[in-house]
Parts: sequence; C-alpha cells; structure tokens
Amino acid sequence: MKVLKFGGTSVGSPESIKSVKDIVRQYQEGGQKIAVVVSALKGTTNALVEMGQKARLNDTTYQTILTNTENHHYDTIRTLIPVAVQSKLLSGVKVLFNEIGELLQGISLLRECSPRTLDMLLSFGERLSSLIVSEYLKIEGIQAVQVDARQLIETNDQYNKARVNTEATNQKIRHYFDALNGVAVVTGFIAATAQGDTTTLGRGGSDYTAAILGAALYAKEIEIWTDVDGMMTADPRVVKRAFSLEHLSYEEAMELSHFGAKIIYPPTLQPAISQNIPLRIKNTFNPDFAGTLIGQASAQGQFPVKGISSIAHIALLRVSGSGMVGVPGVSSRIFGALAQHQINIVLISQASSEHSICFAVAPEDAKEAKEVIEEAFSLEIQAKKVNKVSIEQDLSVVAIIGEHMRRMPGISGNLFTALGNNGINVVAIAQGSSELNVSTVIATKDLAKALNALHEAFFLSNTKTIHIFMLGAGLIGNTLLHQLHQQKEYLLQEQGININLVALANSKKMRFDENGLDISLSKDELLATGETSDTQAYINKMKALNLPNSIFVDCTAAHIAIDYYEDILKSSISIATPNKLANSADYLTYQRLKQAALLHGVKFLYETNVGAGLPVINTLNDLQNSGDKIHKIEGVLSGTLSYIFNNFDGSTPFSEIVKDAKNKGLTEPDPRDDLNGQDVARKILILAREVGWALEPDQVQVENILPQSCLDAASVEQFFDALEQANGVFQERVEQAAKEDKKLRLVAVLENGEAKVKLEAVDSTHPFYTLRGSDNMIAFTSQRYQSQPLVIRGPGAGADVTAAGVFAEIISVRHYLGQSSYKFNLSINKV
Ligand SMILES: NC(=O)C1=CN([C@@H]2O[C@H](COP(=O)(O)OP(=O)(O)OC[C@H]3O[C@@H](n4cnc5c(N)ncnc54)[C@H](O)[C@@H]3O)[C@@H](O)[C@H]2O)C=CC1
Ligand SMILES: N[C@@H](CC=O)C(=O)O
Ligand code: NA
Repeated sequence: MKVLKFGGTSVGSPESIKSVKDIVRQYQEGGQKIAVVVSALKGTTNALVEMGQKARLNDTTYQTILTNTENHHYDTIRTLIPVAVQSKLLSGVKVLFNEIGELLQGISLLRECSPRTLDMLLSFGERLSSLIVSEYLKIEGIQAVQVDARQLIETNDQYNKARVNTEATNQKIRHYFDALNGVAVVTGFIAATAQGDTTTLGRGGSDYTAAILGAALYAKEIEIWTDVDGMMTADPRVVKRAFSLEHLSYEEAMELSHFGAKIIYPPTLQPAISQNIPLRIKNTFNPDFAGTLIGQASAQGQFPVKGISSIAHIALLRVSGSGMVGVPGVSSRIFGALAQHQINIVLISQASSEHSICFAVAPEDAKEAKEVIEEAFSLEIQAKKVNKVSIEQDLSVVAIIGEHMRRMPGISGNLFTALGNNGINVVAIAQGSSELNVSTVIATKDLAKALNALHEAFFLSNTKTIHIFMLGAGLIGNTLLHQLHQQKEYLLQEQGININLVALANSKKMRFDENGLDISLSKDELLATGETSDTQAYINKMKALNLPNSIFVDCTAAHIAIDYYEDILKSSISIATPNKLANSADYLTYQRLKQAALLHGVKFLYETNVGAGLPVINTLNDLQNSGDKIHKIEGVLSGTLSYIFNNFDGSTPFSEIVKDAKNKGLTEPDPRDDLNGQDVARKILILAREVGWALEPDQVQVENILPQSCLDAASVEQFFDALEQANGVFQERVEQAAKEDKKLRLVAVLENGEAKVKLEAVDSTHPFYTLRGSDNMIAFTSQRYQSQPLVIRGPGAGADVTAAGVFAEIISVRHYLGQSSYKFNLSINKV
C-alpha cells in the first residue's frame, strides 16, 4: 500500500487533475494498492477563511468571493469532464455550495464565527475537491471512492488544531480499508470528534492525513505530490542553480522545512516517521522525475551540506548585563517569560562569557518580547545589572543543513569564507550541538547574495561564477568581450569558471541581465536594446543586484566612474581596470582605494595600468613582498612612442605614423596623452606609489614633445591637422639622433623618490636602443638585482594584450572565492 497526497497545486487546475488521474492509473495498472489524499482546490481554503471573516463582520462582499469560488469549481468540472456526464457532479457540487451559502448566512446573522464553525466552513474545501477528483476518476474508468475522513479520523474538540485519537482512528481506518475495493480519494485536513462534529488538523493538515493513513495501513511509502521536483538545495526562485536532492534523512528534511522549504510540514508527518515509513516528494507536473526520498538515513553522497535554507525576516533581541554572568537561571527566566506569552524563538546564541544572550523572533513579536523580558528583569534593570533589551530589525537567518557535516572540519570555515568574501557581515551565529545545522544571522539586504554565495561554495565548488559588470565598450572593452566569448566554454569545462557578463555600457547605452548577457552577440547587438547610459544609475543597479563574486571592469578612458570606485569596493565588488586615472589622481585617492579593497576583502586590480599586459606591477609587488628594496626603476613605458620612434625614419611623415599607431590601437583615445608624456607620467607615478613614494601628479617632471599648436587643437582631428604642420620639428629631432647613430626614446626614471619623463637619444650600447615595435622595457634595480637589473620587455600597448591582461585579472579573483576544503577531505577518505 502506498499513500499519495496531492496538495492544492496538484488539484489546482483541470490539467493538474488530469495528471493526478494519469498517476493514479499508472499505479493501478502496475497492480499497486493506493490511497489518495487530496487538499482543497488551490486558493479555496484561503477564500473560505476570508468569506468567514467577512460574513462575521456582516460584510456582504463575501458573496462575491463565494460566487467566484463556486464558478471556479464549475469551470474546473466543465473543462475536465464531457458535457454528457457533467450534470451529476455539477449538482453534487451545487448542493455543497448551497450549504456553504447557508452557513455563511448564519455566520453573518450571528456575527460570530467560532473555531467550531470555522472548521465546518473549511471542511467544504476538501469535501469538494475529493468529490470532483473521485467522480472524475470514475468517469475515466478508474474504480474510485470518495472518502470523507470524518468517518475515519477521530479527534478531540480542539477546533482548528484538533488532536487525533490514534487508537480509535487506526481501528476505523483499518476496518474501512479492509472492506474497500478501489481507490479511496480521501479528504485531507479534516476529521471529526467522537460525537461527529467536524474538526480540522491545523497547519499541514493534509500531510497529517496522509501520515495517519500511512501509519495505520503500514504503507510502504507516502508520496507527497506537489509542484516542484522535490526538496531543493536552495530556494530556486532566489538561487537559479539550485537542484533537487535525491535523498534526505527525516531530520534533514525537518530542518530544511523549518527554514523555508515549505514543501512538507514535518511535525504532521510524525506518525509515518515514527514507523520509519519513507516519504517521497514528487512533482505532479513532472511525474517521471524521481523526486526526493526522505528516510531514516542521510545519503552519504557528494555533498555533506544538503541544503541552504533561510528565514527572510527575523528580529534579533539582545539581553546583556554584568548581572547575568555566572548567575544560574537567567536563560530559563528569559525563555520562560517568552514561552508564557507564546513567543516562538527561532534561534539562540550565547557567548561563553555569559555577558549576553541574543535570540531571534518573528519581527512582529519583537516588541512584545522586549516588554516581557524587561518586565521579568525589572529589578535587575533598575539596579543596572541588566541592560534594556535591544532589538535589531531587518535581519534574516541563513542556515546550512546536513547530517554529514557532523565531525567534518572545514564546513564552517567554508561558510564564513563565502560570506566574508562577499562582504556579508555575520551578526550572530548558532550551531546545534547535533552539527546538523549551522545558522547565521545577516542583514536582509544580503540574503539573496548569501544564499547564492553559499550555494556556490557548497554545491558548485567545481564551478565558480564570476559576475562581470563592464563599463566601456570601446577598443579595449570590445576586445575583452571577444576574448570572454572565445574562452567562455574552455573556462567552464577546464577551469570550472562560469563567466557571467551581467552589465555592459558605453557612453550611449547600458544593458543589464542578471542571468548573463549573450556574449556571442556583438557589443552593438547587445546594446541595441539597452537603456540610456547613466553612470550613477549603472552603479546603483550593480549594487542593488548585490550578486556574489562580482567584479566591475572599467574599460573607459574617462573619469566618469573613478569617484565611485571606493563605494564599489566597499560594496564588496572587486575592480579590474586598464584605466589609469584613478591610480594617477591625487595620492589620497590611490591610498583610499587600496585601503577600501583591503578592508572589504575584495580586489582592486590594475596591472594593465603599466606596460599593458606585461607583468610589471605584479613583479614589482612580488619583489617587494619578498623583501627586496627597489633602488631605481627605468623604463620605456609608452607603446605608442616606441612604435613611433621605431618606425619613423623620415620616409613617412611623422603625423602619418602617429595615425598608424592610433589605428593599431596603441595610443590613448586622444594620442596627445601619449605624445605630451602624460600617459608615461601617470605610469611612472603609479610605479612610484607602488614602491611607497607618496608622489602627487605635479611632482613628476615631464618633457612634452608636442608644439603648443597641437596641444591647443580642439579635437583629435584638428590635432592631426596641427601635427601635420609640425612634422618638420620631429623630422629634425630624429635626423639629429640618427646622425649620432642614436635612437629617440621617451624614458621614465624613478630614483630616490624623484620621477622624471624625458625624451632621450640613446646609443647602441643602451638596452633601450634595441626595442622594436611597440615594445616597453622596464628595468628594476634593487638590492637583489644590483649589478644587473631585472628587465621586463615586450609589447606594452595594443588591444589584444591589454584586454588579455584585464581578462587575467578577472579570472584571478576566483582564487579568493573560497575553495572547498571538504572536497579535499573526501578525496583523502577515498585514498
Ligand atoms: N590601448 C592600449 O594599449 C591600452 C589602453 N589602456 C586604457 O584602456 C582604457 C580604454 O581605452 P580604449 O578602449 O582605447 O578607449 P575607447 O575610447 O575606445 O573606449 C572607451 C569606452 O568607454 C565608453 N564610455 C565613455 N564614457 C562613458 C560613460 N559615461 N558611460 C559608459 N561608457 C562610457 C565609451 O563609449 C567607449 O565605449 C583607457 O583608460 C586606456 O588608457 C590601458 C593600457 C593599454
Ligand atoms: N597608450 C598607451 C597604452 C598603454 O597604456 C601606450 O601607448 O603605452
Ligand atoms: Na602590466
């Protein structure tokens, strides 16, 4: 024997009732004996409660609700059943609705709806649904019998939440089923007293009915049919990558249900659990899916944590004071007082110092809880031995649940790493000594982020999603977009990194998609449907999404986002940027950004600020972190100028070669930034700061090689016109150098805290002489590299190398996303 319970959604529409029929038929054809328990049609119980309330207040609008509910039942029947055989069922339903109408009229006349009357009123929901389902099954050729559970389940007269008389009930059920032929379609939720008065079983009542039947009939399994594929690892509405669990223990299911996964109401399943009857959660809309099996043992599967659950809204109360230390009975007084006022406690946490106890209650209970405790401790409060109770609102509980967490080190480490790395502050912690549940209290605004971060940490440890917010889709941004697209699959398959581009913007348009923009499209296609670009709105939206593992990538050449950097870092969003403007602004800005990143555990990455993709800043940091002292940095730091001086031999006008450099993507959007030495000045300034010199921009001495007419030009085009006029100036300088067998190089030097950028003519003995193409060369002379400097050389500008440098930084954030230690433990166990 199996007991199948179909909840409200499973009997919510004609289609779902058809699925119920198919499921029942399949069992019948397989020769399996079954009993079916049905809830009321979706929404009916709530509608009945509302009608009762309105009628009690003599509010005649209850009649509208009644008519709508009645029509919904008729519509269901008309869609489900051929016209020729509808009438018997329609009139059966009509009779019941007439009774409901009379009852409501009585309520409205008496202006009273006692618990007893309410139970009678509510009973109609299941009486109607069981009638419809059983009649429909019969019409479909299945031998079905409608069973009113009031004949089977005997309770006391505690209306609305009646207690079952197990012995009498078991007898009635066994007796009834012994004589029964066919499929019983039993009303869930309702029962009756020994005198025959209608009662209901309280919350989760239909589950209870199924459990009572299952236990009485020694069922092999109880199936709870609902509208989801079983118990999931997390709430799928919040965690998109949540998946259904194959196997749980009763205890795990109980914990998960307590924290939000309201598929079952475990207290009501106790009769079945105590007899060790397995429960299976199945999806009426996906009946072939195995669902979740809940039994005595927890599955020793891949995941020690079975689910991540939450309570969205709680309030945290803190009782503290010196008068609590070492005084026995304090907690019993607190919790006794709360119990007396029927205030439910969600979580308790007390530090071993005993100086304070904090506990969580439903927000609506907070005020009363405070009053009750302050009343209980009024003397101590007067004597200032106990402080007034503090209340913190807007909090949520997030819990990880699983029996196999027990005795497994590293689980809470993983939990707090995932929260910490995403800037989620933990307000309170509680772990049951069973180690079945570790609960943390966090701000409600971080709830979705926490659920996703934890889900990733515990269930998707092989795949880390990095959420990318890209601002700027010009030369570098667009190239990066191509590279991301090209590598997406490889990264996913080989490195377990899921690249999710959430936002893209240029100066005109911006577009967001939390689930990931389609990066196989071009930036123009992507932005075509975007909204008007607005930096403030972009940042606000990015922050509001509050996604874990987020990185902001500033690929603009502008100032627009710089002022937001600190705020972004403080919002636990990392930044990777080729844009040098932040780090070369005033020293305070540079310092504050570094500090913000450090304090908020995120990354501020800007390797491409110097030498594009060449590992200049990282090398410098490696040297210093390992104890080396930098004496001097000397470098050719402009790819553009390298290219120009390497290609300018006088045969082509200087201005043409600059244009060429621009077309090759080497120059800044405005090439004057290269030619006037500013770009290099920014780079040497950044290197100086990395070495520890608190230089300001105006302390870098820069030689500008551009004539004033070029600097004054109003646009880049006009600049090129002016440059054409000035070609001769450059011709002369290069010819002069060539005569001396020298080459021109814009050289940056940092020594003794002084930074200079100067155009030099270097001879063939100088290392910079041999540079080719857009090469940069950076020489670090240090304590360890004294006689021979450490040299880095290679193309120091260009879209591909720069975008690749930014790409590498985006990927690098995975290292701090928290690797799972339990996986390591598991593999050791296997060995
Ligand atoms: N070209 C190279 O080799 C290297 C470049 N860089 C840096 O890379 C950065 C980007 O350079 P490019 O791609 O050449 O610049 P670009 O001018 O081609 O692109 C800039 C992008 O920013 C967008 N933008 C401007 N204002 C905006 C706003 N208010 N909102 C949204 N988007 C806005 C533009 O629409 C454009 O899509 C610059 O900071 C540059 O210094 C760094 C290292 C090497
Ligand atoms: N325009 C720059 C690009 C790199 O920062 C250069 O030419 O070096
Ligand atoms: Na670099």
